[in-house]
Amino acid sequence: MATVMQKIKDIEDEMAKTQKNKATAHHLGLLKAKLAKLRRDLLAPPSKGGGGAGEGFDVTKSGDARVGLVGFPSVGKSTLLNKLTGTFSEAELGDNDLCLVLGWAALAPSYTLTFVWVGLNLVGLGATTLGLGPQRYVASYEFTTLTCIPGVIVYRGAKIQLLDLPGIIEGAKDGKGRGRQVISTARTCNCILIVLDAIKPITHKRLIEKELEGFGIRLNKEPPNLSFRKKEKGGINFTSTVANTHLDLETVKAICSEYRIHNADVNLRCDATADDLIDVIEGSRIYMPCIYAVNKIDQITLEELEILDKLPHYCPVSAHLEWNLDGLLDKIWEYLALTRIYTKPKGMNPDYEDPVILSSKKKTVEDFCERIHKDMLKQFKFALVWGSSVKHKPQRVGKEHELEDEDVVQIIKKV
Ligand SMILES: Nc1nc2c(ncn2[C@@H]2O[C@H](COP(=O)(O)OP(=O)(O)OP(=O)(O)O)[C@@H](O)[C@H]2O)c(=O)[nH]1
Ligand SMILES: [K+]
Ligand SMILES: [Mg+2]
Repeated sequence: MATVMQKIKDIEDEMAKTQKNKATAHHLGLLKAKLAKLRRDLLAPPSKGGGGAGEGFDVTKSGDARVGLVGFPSVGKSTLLNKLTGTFSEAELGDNDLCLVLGWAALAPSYTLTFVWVGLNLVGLGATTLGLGPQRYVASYEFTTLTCIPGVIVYRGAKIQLLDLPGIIEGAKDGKGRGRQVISTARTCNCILIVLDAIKPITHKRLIEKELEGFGIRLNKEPPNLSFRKKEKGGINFTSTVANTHLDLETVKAICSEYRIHNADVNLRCDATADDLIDVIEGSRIYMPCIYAVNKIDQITLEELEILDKLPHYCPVSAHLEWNLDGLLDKIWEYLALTRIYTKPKGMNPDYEDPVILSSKKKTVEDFCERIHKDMLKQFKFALVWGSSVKHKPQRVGKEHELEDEDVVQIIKKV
């Protein structure tokens, strides 16, 4: 019987062979739906056995937000993380890495091979020092980071956890190697930093995006504005309130039939694609901001740098020479879109030192109260707010009120 990976490959091959036009649209839609289902199978934990696969690294979530560094081996993720956090740890192959290698071998016996391989490189490194095998030295940079390494930075009063994820391997979404684990952890982040090497071809970018997309992560994208409602009878009813250039009734029907859905109302409020519809039917998609940190810009020309600098979501840096690290941090801050709320105890000045950090999606007065104390809501009467979310200074608001960055809040309790 063909494995899931083989089935995925077969469908991808068929899609590549199929000409894109109106006549094939519904067939391509069907193939895309089949692909989405197979990928879901891959992500699901195995029915028996340890249950480790499909789960992320067990790193305690701490701080107000989590940023994951993803990228091919040796692009400089560890160097970047270390420079950002300012905590020194050996980014190149050294004693620390040996500990990691041992740790990994102990945790996952199936990776003993990796251990032996890296071990060989260690020997090779010795040989290099003796001038015996220069190519080994280059290889020793690969897969240096073998487990997920966290670091924390404090920026504008918010604690931001940075995760150095091990080098992503092409084909991770098809269940290959540690890449799966990398991507499962990536799903728990609030922002992804795709680290690219300025001298490597830009195809790396496409490959990583494909990996992340295959695991249901959508980068710099809003959830598609369309409604999908299953019903008891009446067939598939397809309407659109905007001009739609991608989907037609036949394609919508083909996709639905793949999910054994024969009765549903589908209404588009955006020019949605077949992929958008599949995302909504599948659910469990994660929409995440993403920054492309192009590292090693010390290796390229000024002309090349100017081109990179203009691309959307790009942030050129040199981790090694510490160029534009503050620019990157600013961009991370912008993309996390955190909301800082200063508390004001009655009759006292606001505490500007220690803001309560809310996310951009959960920032009502109620969310704020829940963060202060679990019983706060029970005692809540109203809140006084100063800042950009209100017209008056202060303004009396209820618990549904949405706060904005740098608002000052005083909670008035029931007596
Ligand atoms: N020229 C240059 N080299 C850099 C820069 N940043 C990192 N490097 C070098 O690139 C190599 C790999 O860096 P790492 O930080 O280990 O790369 P990584 O992405 O963590 O690699 P893996 O852990 O294998 O995934 C090291 O030799 C670094 O010194 C940079 O900004 N410029
Ligand atoms: K490395
Ligand atoms: Mg590393």
